[in-house]
Amino acid sequence: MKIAIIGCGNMGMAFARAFLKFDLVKKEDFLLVEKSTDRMESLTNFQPGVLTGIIGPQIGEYDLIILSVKPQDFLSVSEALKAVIKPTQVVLSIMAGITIEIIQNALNHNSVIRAMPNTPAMLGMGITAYSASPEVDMNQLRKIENLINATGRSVFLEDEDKLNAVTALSGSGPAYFFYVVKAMIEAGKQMGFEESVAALLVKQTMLGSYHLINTADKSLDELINAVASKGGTTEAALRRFEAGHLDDTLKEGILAAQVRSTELSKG
Ligand SMILES: NC(=O)C1=CN([C@@H]2O[C@H](COP(=O)(O)OP(=O)(O)OC[C@H]3O[C@@H](n4cnc5c(N)ncnc54)[C@H](OP(=O)(O)O)[C@@H]3O)[C@@H](O)[C@H]2O)C=CC1
Ligand SMILES: O=C(O)[C@@H]1CCC=N1
Repeated sequence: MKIAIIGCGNMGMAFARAFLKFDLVKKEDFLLVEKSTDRMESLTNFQPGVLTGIIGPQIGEYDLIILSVKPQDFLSVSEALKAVIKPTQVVLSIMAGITIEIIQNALNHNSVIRAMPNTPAMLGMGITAYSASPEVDMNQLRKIENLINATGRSVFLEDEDKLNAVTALSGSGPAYFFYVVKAMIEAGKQMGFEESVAALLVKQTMLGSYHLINTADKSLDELINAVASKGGTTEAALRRFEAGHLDDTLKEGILAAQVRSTELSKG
């Protein structure tokens, strides 16, 4: 399969590298379109078939076009792409908020898949939810699913509207996790540890706890209770979290992300 990627930043290149790792695409079968001159320099190491700063007619030779620019850059991309895209090509967008309908109208093109991955895709440990326009046939959909699965796991959603919630939950999710980890490391430093020691204590705690969620035959409440001895230290911390409504704040943040994802579709 020949793939053109428009916007070769964090996510565009996470996808490209995952496809290469699983031999799904050859280096020479990539066309990379990137606006940033700094990024262009680093992309030469990737040795794609074509590396360019401009969306031109050669893009018509590629089976799949991945749109991985920021949502705010879609309008200018669509103006150039509309002039060169061919009806047989499939568009895969990972842009937050931009709906299939908006993409179809802007490009005057039917076959569009909208996906929402997350940054662990860089390690092949991402989760991507995706929806497709009815014009994408089963054969095309299966091929794209194979590509997406090179970046981790995937979920097909019949209801495209749910992608805004996915964006808020798992798309942005890694940042919430890093935020909590950072706060815990800061607390460790405040209690007198060097950053490296605090980071080791916290990161190994997160890793072990993640595996407990997946392997222990216990609910999250049971896992919490197994740590929180009556009258002990954990209880003291949890009481403080509850007084500050930390769980509500987290939920409200995630809902704000969903609202923002919906807003992005309105430009
Ligand atoms: N980061 C994440 O965790 C996730 C991001 N997404 C979505 O993926 C998309 C990309 O995000 P991310 O990879 O983080 O962003 P990046 O900023 O890392 O990458 C986007 C790249 O596209 C370039 N670009 C802008 N306009 C053009 C153009 N006209 N032609 C070619 N290249 C262009 C940008 O250049 P310049 O910097 O000069 O503008 C930049 O290098 C976004 O739409 C985002 O919503 C989805 C899931 C997770
Ligand atoms: O913050 C954003 O808008 C993008 C979408 C999901 C993660 N990053």
